[in-house]
Amino acid sequence: MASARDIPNAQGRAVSHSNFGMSPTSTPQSPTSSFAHASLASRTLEKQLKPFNKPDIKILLLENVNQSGRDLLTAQGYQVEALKTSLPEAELIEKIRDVHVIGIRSKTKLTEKVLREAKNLLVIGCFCIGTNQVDLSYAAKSGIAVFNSPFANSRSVAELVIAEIIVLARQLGDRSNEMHRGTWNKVSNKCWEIRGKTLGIVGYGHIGSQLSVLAEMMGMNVIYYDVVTLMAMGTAKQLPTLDDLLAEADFVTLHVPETPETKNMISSAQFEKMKTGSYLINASRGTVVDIPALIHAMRSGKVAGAAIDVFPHEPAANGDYFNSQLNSWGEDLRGLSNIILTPHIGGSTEEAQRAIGVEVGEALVRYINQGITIGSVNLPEITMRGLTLDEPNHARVIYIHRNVPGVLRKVNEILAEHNVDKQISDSRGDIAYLMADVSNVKTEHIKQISEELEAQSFNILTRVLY
Ligand SMILES: NC(=O)c1ccc[n+]([C@@H]2O[C@H](COP(=O)([O-])OP(=O)(O)OC[C@H]3O[C@@H](n4cnc5c(N)ncnc54)[C@H](O)[C@@H]3O)[C@@H](O)[C@H]2O)c1
Ligand SMILES: O=C(O)[C@H](O)COP(=O)(O)O
Repeated sequence: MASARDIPNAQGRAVSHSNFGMSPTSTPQSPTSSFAHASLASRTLEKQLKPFNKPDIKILLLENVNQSGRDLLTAQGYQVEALKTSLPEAELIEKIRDVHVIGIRSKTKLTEKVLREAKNLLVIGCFCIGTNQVDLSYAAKSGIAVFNSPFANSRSVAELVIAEIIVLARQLGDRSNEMHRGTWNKVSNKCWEIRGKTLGIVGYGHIGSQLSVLAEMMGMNVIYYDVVTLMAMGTAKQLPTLDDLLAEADFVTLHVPETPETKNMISSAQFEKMKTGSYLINASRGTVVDIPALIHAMRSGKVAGAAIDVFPHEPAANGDYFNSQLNSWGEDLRGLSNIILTPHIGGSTEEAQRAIGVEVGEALVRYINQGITIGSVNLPEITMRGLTLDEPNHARVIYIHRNVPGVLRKVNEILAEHNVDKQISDSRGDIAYLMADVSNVKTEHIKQISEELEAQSFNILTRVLY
């Protein structure tokens, strides 16, 4: 018998969350059977709809989410716990069981294994661009919305890359280290201006295209490769293949997401195709570059310098030991000449973090308080003009369900006794999201509506705000 989870909604009443058909003692089910869980859910006999109380909403923020985001959520009256680091998996599982909202950055891995334990979770806020650290599909099938900040730190990354291009071209890291060690080493050999050099941008999205503009302003020629045909900024030129770009670029910079296709996108074969004496910059994801192959390419002189901001394995907290991936000869990136290693700081500026805190914080508030999914990366994007919950006998029904025939007919049958003021519905793949504002409903009706919706085989998550 599945026990219901009572989740307070933003307007003062109750939200019930199906537990995917799992009793507290049932064993986890396979990833492919998520819909089977949903169809077994909705037994909510223990559910109690209760007046909403914002302080009942529990939020866990990890990885030092900016104060702007923390303030915004605290001001709503939610319970906010903010930690500076990510958590080891076991601790994360322990903590996530209890919360309605989790805020993370790029390090916290919200896998199916972790999300399966998140019985009360309504929504995940990624206070960053990347969402590869979250199992988006499992989250959607579990009725958990995910939000991110798609471009608030793009400029910061683009500026970092511009700085790195010059630092690499002039070997500034090495000169500075030498001076710190007391060595005066004035050289011009293999130190270059960047004017007239070719920058090859792999992934011409928010970051890549901004970088394109900045690089041209400094006199560079820009070429780019992307899986999508994209409008060129300025006089940049899109090339048909990655190999074409590698053969032409003096600097190769990576701005693709982490996907199965981009894993080890730059490996031995790609280094072979690069110009001798060219440079590599990676501020995308650590998995995009094959680190042992990079070490080899740098030792052989094929690559004259590299700037690496992201790594396949990154420490959890400041002060933790950093050990870049060893190659088969027991070497690592540390200690190579003309290599800049930075601790994933591409988006780490005051401006970017403040903006991200506000953007994701506001998206979370809209979702918790009103069910609005605009900006969600895994659910259909739905909005509906303001709730009228201050008026008596009004409710907003939010129904996340499997995208199968017959749902609307059934939902409207359930709502038929009441006045549906507004209704909207949309789908994204297997998942659909329906929102309806209903008037002429009393508390006992709401309980009944909620239970009937949850009892449907296509139910994933039912929330009724009243
Ligand atoms: N170092 C940092 O701190 C930092 C900060 C922000 C973002 N990032 C990383 O940078 C990535 C890019 O950010 P963005 O905002 O520019 O993303 P974006 O989605 O705007 O652009 C990514 C581009 O890559 C292209 N692409 C996807 N797969 C590709 C492939 N296999 N080959 C070629 N092109 C491909 C897409 O078509 C898109 O144009 C993010 O996904 C994130 O992982 C890192
Ligand atoms: O995805 C991102 O926005 C970047 O990788 C930055 O991640 P961070 O917020 O963990 O620094």
